[in-house]
Amino acid sequence: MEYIVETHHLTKRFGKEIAVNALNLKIPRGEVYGFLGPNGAGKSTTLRMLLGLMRPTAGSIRIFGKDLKKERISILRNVGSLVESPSYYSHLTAYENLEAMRKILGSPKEKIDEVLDLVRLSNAADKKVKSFSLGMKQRLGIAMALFNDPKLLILDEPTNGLDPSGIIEMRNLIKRLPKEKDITVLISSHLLSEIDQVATYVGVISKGKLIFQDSIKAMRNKAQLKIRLKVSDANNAYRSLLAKGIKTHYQDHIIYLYEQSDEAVAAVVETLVDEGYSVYRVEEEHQSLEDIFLKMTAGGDDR
Ligand SMILES: Nc1ncnc2c1ncn2[C@@H]1O[C@H](COP(=O)(O)OP(=O)(O)OP(=O)(O)O)[C@@H](O)[C@H]1O
Repeated sequence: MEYIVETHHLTKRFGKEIAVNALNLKIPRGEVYGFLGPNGAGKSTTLRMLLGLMRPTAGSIRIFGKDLKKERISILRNVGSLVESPSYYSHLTAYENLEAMRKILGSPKEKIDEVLDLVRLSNAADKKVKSFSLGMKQRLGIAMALFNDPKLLILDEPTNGLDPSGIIEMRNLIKRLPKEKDITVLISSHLLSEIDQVATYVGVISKGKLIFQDSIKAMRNKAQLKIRLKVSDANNAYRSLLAKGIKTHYQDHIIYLYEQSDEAVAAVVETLVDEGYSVYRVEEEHQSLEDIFLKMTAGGDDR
């Protein structure tokens, strides 16, 4: 797999406090990588180090396969970001703001229409930015970050403070970028629901440590369905099933089934009834992604 970002034992200390603790991030090309963690977990500090805005205490960062310490300028030329509120002139229009930027960068004029179209602001191009909603301002910030055709876009909590329609437009924009522009996106959030909607890959950080990193699919697989049975004399019922070669899990007078097809559940119930046990309840227990995330990050900020 080709990794756009790879960190090795990336660490940041502030005095005695370890804000980022030996992080090994691997961000595959073409993914929307959701960097998820509660407030204060170390997300912003990590993003700042990736953008060369803060020096790591220890560890290394490779972006596009190159060492950030050695090839900082050539790497950052291909990275776009929105880590704080975007800076723009609010008395100018969106077009004029981008034109000012174009002059500095020496890009062709067509670029302005292209990025405005990409962030769906073409219709508002001639409106003054001071009349923009927060969502429109954020999108203008992303248009600016995209001006240079970056290969990596880093966004720190881009939907914070947006209204529902602003959130939806931002999500759609983020999802389009890898497909339409071959841009790998790194987006941080403290909300699992936000990451769940846009990310294809997830890194979970808690108290400075990376505690999960895999595809969103793998994370969903962890959120598996369980079938629970409440039966009479549960402990003996569990043993009878085991004696018949049916493997289940027994805990607190409840039997949990491993096999969950309709046929498998029916076979277990039949066996139990044949053996003289009463089946009181057959229930599905769904562990949501939220449950999993909360369990992973439980314990508060007591690093
Ligand atoms: N410049 C700094 N000086 C001292 N401590 C800092 C500094 N920046 C961050 N920290 C501490 O490092 C830890 C991680 O902060 P960071 O801002 O990276 O977390 P975060 O996950 O981005 O959270 P949030 O979503 O609240 O911004 C926190 O305990 C914070 O207080």
